[in-house]
Amino acid sequence: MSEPSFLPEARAFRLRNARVPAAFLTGGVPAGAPLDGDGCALIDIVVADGAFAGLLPAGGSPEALPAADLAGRQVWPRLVDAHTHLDKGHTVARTPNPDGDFPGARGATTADRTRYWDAEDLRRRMAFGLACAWAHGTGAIRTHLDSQESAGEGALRDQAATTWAVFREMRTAWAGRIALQGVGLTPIDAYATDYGRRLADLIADSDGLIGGVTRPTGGLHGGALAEIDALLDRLFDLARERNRDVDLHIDETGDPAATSLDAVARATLRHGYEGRVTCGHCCSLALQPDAQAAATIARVAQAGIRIVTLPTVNMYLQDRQRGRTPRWRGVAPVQELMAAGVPVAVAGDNCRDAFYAYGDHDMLDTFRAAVRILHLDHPLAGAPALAGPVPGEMMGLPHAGTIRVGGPADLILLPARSLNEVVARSHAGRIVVVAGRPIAARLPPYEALTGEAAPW
Ligand SMILES: Nc1ccnc(=O)[nH]1
Repeated sequence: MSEPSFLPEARAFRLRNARVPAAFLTGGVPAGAPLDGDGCALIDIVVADGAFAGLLPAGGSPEALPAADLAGRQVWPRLVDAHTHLDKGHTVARTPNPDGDFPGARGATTADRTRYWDAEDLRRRMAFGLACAWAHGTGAIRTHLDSQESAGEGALRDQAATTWAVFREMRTAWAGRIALQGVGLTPIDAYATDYGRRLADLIADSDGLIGGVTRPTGGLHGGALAEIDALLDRLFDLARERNRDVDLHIDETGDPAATSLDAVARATLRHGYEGRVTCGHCCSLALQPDAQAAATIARVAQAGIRIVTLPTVNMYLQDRQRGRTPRWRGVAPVQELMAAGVPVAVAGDNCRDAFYAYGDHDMLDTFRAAVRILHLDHPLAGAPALAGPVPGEMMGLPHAGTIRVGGPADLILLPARSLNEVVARSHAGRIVVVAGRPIAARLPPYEALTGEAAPW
């Protein structure tokens, strides 16, 4: 990630012969630009004052401007990670998940949160995660923030206040580098209580989104349909009163009886909240009978709900039993959702915590894994949309995850010519460009988490 000698220092310059997936060119592929078999256009990019000033077919940019010739290498926008948990990150060493499954993750997280999560601990781990994301070339992140009421003397209320205060501090500190959004995460039952109303106020005061985890309606976890409808009504009322969008954790289980996605779609329509709701996970949808899943997907499309799939974490947590090889990848039926016109984004979710032991806040890595896990290939042409323009639109950020005239010249320059070469390698040698300049940042060493000196 060193400064490339070939990027001109001028106020205005050209990147010649850049190969850009058409999925990122949301203002349209420049007329006359040749497209390869994977839907990538060969173009010249004009940058002026840190923004995209022109996109032209290769060879069409003004000769007078200084230029760097990318010789047909891939140029991507900075990517968008629309579902993360920065507050939990990098806790795996001190509080491991004993079984690697979902109940183990919840138990270990509660233990870790109760024991360690003061402002300083949150600040150190969140800053580390953001520094990783920055160096890898992520331009926008939405993070869920554990906000449930804690047991004991006001402790729960204090946790949410502490966490959201650190989040607001981080959002200010990183403004101009990474756009941050926060979502409250609590069992949705909380919104029926006095605590829930105070939490909704805290979220609104922090310019965040109302969120939570719906309980599966029946099956493993019990709970009646009428009850979830009433709880969702309460949640949507609180959101509407505060003019907040909604982002929920939905049906993250292999139990096909978990059908809260359909309940959320019905609630969205009931409350006129079309276009303002995002649902993450939706794993059980993949295991329901085809006709039932199709009916739910149709209602999700009608309600203008966006779906976020978290393939690395779902594959890790779902269908896990000690001594038995998993038979299911754990993911939502993404191809069927997209075929019905539902916007689907891919995101990283957890990073080195009880819900997922691995990860590095690298959206390019998440994208590459998503291609493999979800079969987003043959052809690859549509896949980049899930990591750029779709989550950017989901976050309400008009230019994030796109290369279009007027947007900030934020790019990832990849030592790869085709989409196959992008997906095949991990690309430690990428160059991240922000506002037209390469950033010098390197990945933070793990020693930064513990305050030790790095040997090199
Ligand atoms: N997959 C997840 C569910 C709930 N909380 C998390 O942090 N992650």
